[in-house]
Amino acid sequence: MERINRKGLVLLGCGKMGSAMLAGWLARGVEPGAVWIIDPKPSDWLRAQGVHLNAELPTDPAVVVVAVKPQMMGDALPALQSFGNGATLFLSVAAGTPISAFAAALGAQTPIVRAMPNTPAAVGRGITAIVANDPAGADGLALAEALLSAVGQVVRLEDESQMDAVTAVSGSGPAYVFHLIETLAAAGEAEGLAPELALQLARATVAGAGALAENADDSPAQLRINVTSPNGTTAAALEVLMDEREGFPALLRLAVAAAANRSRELGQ
Ligand SMILES: NC(=O)C1=CN([C@@H]2O[C@H](COP(=O)(O)OP(=O)(O)OC[C@H]3O[C@@H](n4cnc5c(N)ncnc54)[C@H](O)[C@@H]3O)[C@@H](O)[C@H]2O)C=CC1
Ligand SMILES: O=C(O)[C@@H]1CCC=N1
Repeated sequence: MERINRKGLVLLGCGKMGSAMLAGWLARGVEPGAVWIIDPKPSDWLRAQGVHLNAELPTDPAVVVVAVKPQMMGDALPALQSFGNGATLFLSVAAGTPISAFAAALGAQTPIVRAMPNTPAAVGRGITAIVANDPAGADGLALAEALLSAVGQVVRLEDESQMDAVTAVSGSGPAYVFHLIETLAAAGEAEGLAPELALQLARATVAGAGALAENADDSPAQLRINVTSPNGTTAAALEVLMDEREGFPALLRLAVAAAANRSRELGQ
């Protein structure tokens, strides 16, 4: 973070993802005075952080982080063109937008890292996949990894083409899990539980199972088997859920494919 504090970090777009990352950086020792935010609608939280807000930018920042919606990229990038083709690293978390789109807008020699984080970053439990172009090199990847590891795990991809599948699994994945909590609670209500109790049970079950899956030596499959008594209640439920044509596997396969396809469309 020393290089950031010396040369500065510019963050374009400080909504859900931008705020989660900024909170992690500030907690890791990035000084508020080294951060410049560009966002037309800053939140109250952001205003209280002591960062430069929509102010004149430093001439040679260490990194420009791009966290606007892919659809806003065309409007937003021209303001950053002066940082292209130089030493400034561009780090984008935008879904779908390929490295080639940034290189076209900013110059072919611009160091660019494309990343896909997820919202558990807000509690330091995210996972981010990263991939870089040649001008970014090992140094750019290391800086991106240092920044993103402030909000969780980081994995490096071998090829940018993996990004659509990554987006569909871990980028969008938290939404599938939140929906699981919602629908598990609703099913509990349908079995006669009060709404608050059903939600408490569903939320704690998903959080607890997630923690167990993360920390146990057993595979998720073994952990599932550990819950399943012969001819018991879990076996009855899994017979429905694991149905090959209509169960979870087929449904998630379709959902993840839809997300990956949308990611590819965004990149057109
Ligand atoms: N929300 C998520 O789960 C994830 C989002 N992403 C990516 O992160 C990016 C941001 O998404 P969110 O934070 O969810 O969106 P958001 O809507 O919460 O934040 C976007 C921010 O950009 C600002 N903005 C709009 N136009 C701008 C402009 N011209 N210049 C500067 N700032 C501008 C908005 O005021 C807003 O604060 C997207 O590209 C998305 O694909 C990536 C992984 C996960
Ligand atoms: O829904 C989206 O497009 C973004 C990317 C991954 C999660 N949210």
